[in-house]
Amino acid sequence: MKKKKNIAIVAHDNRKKDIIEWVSFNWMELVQHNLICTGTTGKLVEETLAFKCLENSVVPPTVTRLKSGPLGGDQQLGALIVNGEVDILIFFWDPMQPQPHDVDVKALLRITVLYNIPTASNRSTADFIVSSSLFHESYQPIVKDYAGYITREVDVT
Ligand SMILES: O=C(CO)COP(=O)(O)O
Repeated sequence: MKKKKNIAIVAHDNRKKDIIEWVSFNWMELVQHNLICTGTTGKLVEETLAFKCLENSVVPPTVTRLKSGPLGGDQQLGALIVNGEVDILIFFWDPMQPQPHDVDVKALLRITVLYNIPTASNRSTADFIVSSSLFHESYQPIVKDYAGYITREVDVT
């Protein structure tokens, strides 16, 4: 991943207040990168950054907004990760309430492990990521070699 990263930011409804506080606190770090969000989170992130940037006379970043999570946003994000278009995922998911698209959430989290994407599910991890010296440096995550899996013999008899 390059110095300027593609950072995905997502939050379930009960965690949106937390993500907005976190984005508001870390706006200066975040505006140096490309931001991708699921629909509703993206609207809030965009508004928060627009306000902070206006206050500080900084040009606000464009926030790419995908579909809302329950409408396929998590799956879109998963596909972007598979294509190598997301470097970091900040995903404040709700540990207290089941979601209509729980399977999509699980799939997204699985893909982040498969592709070794730094992922924060809570604020302290997000703080560690944003304050890491690697946050503004290039970095090559090591992805496990799945060649053996792709070339395996499948018994179809
Ligand atoms: O449900 C979500 C992630 O699973 C988030 O979707 P929204 O950002 O559209 O609320």
